[in-house]
Amino acid sequence: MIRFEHVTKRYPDGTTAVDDLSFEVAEGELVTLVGPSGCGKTTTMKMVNRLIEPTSGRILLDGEDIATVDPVRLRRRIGYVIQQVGLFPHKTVLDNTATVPALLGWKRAKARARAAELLDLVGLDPGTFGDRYPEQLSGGQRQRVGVARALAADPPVLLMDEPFGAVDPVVRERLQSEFLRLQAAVRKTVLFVTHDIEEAVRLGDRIAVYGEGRIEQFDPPATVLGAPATPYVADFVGADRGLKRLSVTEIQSGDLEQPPVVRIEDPVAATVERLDAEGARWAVVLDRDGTLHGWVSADALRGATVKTVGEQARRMEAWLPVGSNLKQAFSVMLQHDAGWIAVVDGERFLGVLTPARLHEALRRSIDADTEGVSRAEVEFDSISAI
Ligand SMILES: Nc1ncnc2c1ncn2[C@@H]1O[C@H](COP(=O)(O)OP(=O)(O)OP(=O)(O)O)[C@@H](O)[C@H]1O
Repeated sequence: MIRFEHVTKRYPDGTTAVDDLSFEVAEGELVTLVGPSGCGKTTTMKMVNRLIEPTSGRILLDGEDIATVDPVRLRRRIGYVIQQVGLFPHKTVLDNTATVPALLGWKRAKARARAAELLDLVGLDPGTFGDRYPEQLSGGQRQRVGVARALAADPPVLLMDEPFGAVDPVVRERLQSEFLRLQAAVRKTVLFVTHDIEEAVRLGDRIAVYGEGRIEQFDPPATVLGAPATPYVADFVGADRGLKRLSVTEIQSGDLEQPPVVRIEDPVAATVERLDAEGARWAVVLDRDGTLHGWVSADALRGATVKTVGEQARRMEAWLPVGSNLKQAFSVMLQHDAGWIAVVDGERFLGVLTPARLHEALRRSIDADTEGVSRAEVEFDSISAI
């Protein structure tokens, strides 16, 4: 969709901002450009909508060399979101959002209807916010209007230059989550500039890690964190990359432990016998329809005067759907002070994740990336196995 071919940008004062850059962004892909200040991220981005012209090399959009396309026409295909948002202070939120459709000559009613739809999409009720002026919004709300405005003419490509850089960390996280949800729905081809590696990891399908004017590594987040291509990248992603990696490593069914499973209607006496025979101290309890109900300890059953397991079982709040990431799992464990969490696939109980299994899953995924094999193929010794 977007293709850089040996692109170099040298400014008149001799600064080489971008040096022989070649990479490709697929349709519907979100690529984050991350790196320290002055490494050429913004220059890269501005060459795509021709706010800056390359010194040499070509940039293709959908196979077409953008140097041959009229810049104004080109920009209609490209939404642009910047940190300072750049909303018109004298226009209402609705009119700001309708700017590009209005420029494109849409009828006013149609442009405003589209704007209202987009405000809704970015989580701003058009009835409440549509008639306000930018100064009557919070920083986070202004950023959302910026995103809505960029999407108004439904461009296939979005360029986003530190769009969430000016808001506090809590709002920033919320905007990131909202943007991920939005992107899952609209599937634009996105170049997203940030100097924050956490943001790059969270949002990017792939990350381009910039050194000075060059890309040092161009890979999915898990690979950048697990197998940094150069010492520079390792240094940039930081010593705590194992922690960051938690958020990009999914729970897979192979990571789970299989404790004994009983049903709420099972008789207590037989269940105690079974757990004793298996040497198990507790079991997962399922409802009659097979959905997760909770858990029960063998000791509690032993002392129980009730007839069925269900009467003694405790509810299980600590659970997650399969495919959630290890950071979420760790967070749920801490939140519920739980020694393990249940993992479900829709209604179906799949197994439990313990801290030891979580650690193992993390190590497996790091080794898998380093060795270029799948996670299931990784074998290692662990202290718990000794
Ligand atoms: N108009 C210009 N003339 C000369 N040098 C420039 C010009 N614009 C940018 N540069 C230089 O080009 C290099 C890359 O700048 P660019 O803005 O692309 O970096 P960046 O990675 O986006 O940085 P930041 O994160 O600080 O925005 C820097 O050294 C910068 O000083």
